[in-house]
Amino acid sequence: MAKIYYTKTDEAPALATLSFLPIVKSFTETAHIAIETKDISLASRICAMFPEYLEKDQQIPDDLAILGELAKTPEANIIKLPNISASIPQLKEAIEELQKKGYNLPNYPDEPKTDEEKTIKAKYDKIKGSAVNPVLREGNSDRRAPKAVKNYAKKHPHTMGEWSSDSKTHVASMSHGDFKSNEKSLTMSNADDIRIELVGNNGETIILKDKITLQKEEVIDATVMSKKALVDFLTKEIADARKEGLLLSLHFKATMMKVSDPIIFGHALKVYFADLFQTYGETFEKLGIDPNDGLETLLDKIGKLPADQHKEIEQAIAKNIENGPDLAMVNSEKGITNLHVPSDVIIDASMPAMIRNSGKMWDKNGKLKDTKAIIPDSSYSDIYQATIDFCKEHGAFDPTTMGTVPNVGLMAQKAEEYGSHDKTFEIPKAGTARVVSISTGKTLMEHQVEQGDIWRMCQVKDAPVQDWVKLAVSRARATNIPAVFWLDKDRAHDAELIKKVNRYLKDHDTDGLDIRILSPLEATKFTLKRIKEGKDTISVSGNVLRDYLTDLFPILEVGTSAKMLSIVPLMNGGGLFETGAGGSAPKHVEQFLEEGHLRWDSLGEFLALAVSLEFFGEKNNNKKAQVIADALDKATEKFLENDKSPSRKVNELDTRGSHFYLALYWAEQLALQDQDGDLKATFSKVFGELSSNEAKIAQELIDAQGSPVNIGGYYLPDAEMASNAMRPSETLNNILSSIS
Ligand SMILES: NC(=O)C1=CN([C@@H]2O[C@H](COP(=O)(O)OP(=O)(O)OC[C@H]3O[C@@H](n4cnc5c(N)ncnc54)[C@H](OP(=O)(O)O)[C@@H]3O)[C@@H](O)[C@H]2O)C=CC1
Ligand SMILES: O=C(O)CCC(=O)C(=O)O
Ligand SMILES: [Mg+2]
Repeated sequence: MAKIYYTKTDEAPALATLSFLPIVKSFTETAHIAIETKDISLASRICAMFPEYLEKDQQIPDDLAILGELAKTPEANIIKLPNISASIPQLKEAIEELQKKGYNLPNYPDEPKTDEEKTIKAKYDKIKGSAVNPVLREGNSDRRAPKAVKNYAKKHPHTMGEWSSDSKTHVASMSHGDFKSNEKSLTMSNADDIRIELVGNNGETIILKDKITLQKEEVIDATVMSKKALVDFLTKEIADARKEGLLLSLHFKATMMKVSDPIIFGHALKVYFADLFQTYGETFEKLGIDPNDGLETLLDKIGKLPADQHKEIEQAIAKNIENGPDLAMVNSEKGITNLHVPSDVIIDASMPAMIRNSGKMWDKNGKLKDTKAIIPDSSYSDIYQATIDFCKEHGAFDPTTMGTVPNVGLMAQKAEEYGSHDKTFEIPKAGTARVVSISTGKTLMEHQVEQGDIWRMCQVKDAPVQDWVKLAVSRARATNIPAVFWLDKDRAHDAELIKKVNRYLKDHDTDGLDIRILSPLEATKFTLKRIKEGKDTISVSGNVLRDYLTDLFPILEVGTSAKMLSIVPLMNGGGLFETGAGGSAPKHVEQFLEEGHLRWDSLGEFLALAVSLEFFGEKNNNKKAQVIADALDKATEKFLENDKSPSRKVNELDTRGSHFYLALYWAEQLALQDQDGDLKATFSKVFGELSSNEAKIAQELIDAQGSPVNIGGYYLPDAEMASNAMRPSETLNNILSSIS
């Protein structure tokens, strides 16, 4: 039977689902739409990987693998909520919580010695970082702010920090030796198998990857970041931040770039704490401290030392921080710096948040301060510098007048950098890293490398590129707004893509459309100028810029990327509907546990559900599904008009209250419509009950706030406790369960 698959994930979105999904189910059952939940939370992904360590009743199926297969079929209809992309510290926390709950899972072996440990580590490494999205994203991405959302922002603009022309905030990137400057690229003229090897200067060859099967017309590229150039760059910039009195902030994507970026982060930590590592390097090594895991893990591990030594090192750390430039803070109250956890500052969200905040970040005293934003690789960093320059010249953007920038992103089949982690290596010794054709023995690309350099290869297949060009043209046609391919002819990889774009554009009717190819820097300038004039521009970008731009523009335009419509038309005909373009907002869980108020905005979920229902209706010829989808769209518009999004403050409407209002308006629209008599009859009654109890339900949902909440866990909350916490209105629950 056809179904809609709804994902259960982590943190704030998972909590929100506990309140929203019961509403969805009771509404959609009336139209014979089956909704099945698939659990892809971090805790469940861990358990699914280690059945042999678990009791029978703890073993669970690998729902992610099941969904991954489903995504390749025309029947797929998946609603995907944001999930945790776990850093090593998060992964370890989750394992520990599960172990405490009686799951006999193995520890994460930092330095595996036995074969068993190596297998365990390999399994955990598959769960680490961004491990869900690449499996499900069998299509390219179409993200945009719906008209109703844009209109809402115009009517109720979010706050925007003012910009001053003498702001000292800037982006610092490497000028040589980085991934951008060393990139080589080519398009395969035939299908072939290749291997990646390192020929040491001593003549010994190490096979880094024994075989990768490439398709005809696949674009591959290889590049390297020099450790020496990176360390020199970090040393210089950290000193400069101190000299200029700027905050030091680092912006990476340690989640999606799960091999390279933690290493880069580790170098930043070592350079910032150079004196500390100089003095205590050996002690740290003995304690098994990996700088790539961040300062928090380091602080934890030195706790194992005898008290006097522990104190001495803590003092040395404090002194080092005192002497260094001030660090940008993730949480000033709790003393959590930018260097604590590699996954705490994620560039797609952190740079736009900074730009929205007058180009400032928080210092240790909770004060906003100009910052040096370190983005080591220069491939994409100039888009942020250009945006900063624009704000310095023109002031902050105005949400009440600014245009919009939808994105069409190349993403399918692990495209480009975000699919590179199985081909990324920290080079063990000096030599030549090369990509070799197995059939001919010919070297396709090679780099001279030093020990510690980070070398990587990326791939993008031809079919996804063709699909991406098609999607771009169809969005340009549907909206009649200019579409810009953000590609740089002077970058090796982009030059290959430009050839393809020019070729595949000819397959479509582009008559009358404004389609251009501009370098990311030129595209930023072009787009920002238009945005300021209230004009819209489609960005058509590769995978990394898809990620960056779909936080940057939404955060400036509508305050958060949670309000985005985010569709992935799957290449084999199915649909993946992502709920917004942001993450799992751990800060929101913290607030919920402390004061019983959840401020997670589910708007992205409402939008995704409506398109999923519409898709379901079309695929299964289910007219009721279409009626329910139309009603949901209208309800969402009214929801926005009446401003029923969660407030940030306790004892005001929160996520749960916002869900109630959505249900109220949804029922109202179903009662008002005339296409389906059964639905009209059912929901006239439901609407009557919900509206006559509005004040009572709203009060019950406020009464549930104001004190700490216990949900029995973080990564694996107790199902009943969490559900009770998220469904505190008995009146609402009774009305929902009476719908049939
Ligand atoms: N698709 C996916 O699965 C994605 C997953 N992630 C993962 O999410 C985690 C957190 O990432 P992070 O970079 O902090 O990004 P988030 O998007 O989770 O959070 C950044 C900030 O954006 C605001 N925000 C985001 N979503 C909402 C929402 N629905 N309602 C209201 N405000 C919202 C919040 O700001 P405020 O403080 O103002 O409330 C939040 O603190 C990581 O594990 C990351 O890997 C990240 C991106 C996408
Ligand atoms: O998969 C992830 O870790 C994050 C995804 C993301 O940020 C995005 O797709 O915009
Ligand atoms: Mg993103």
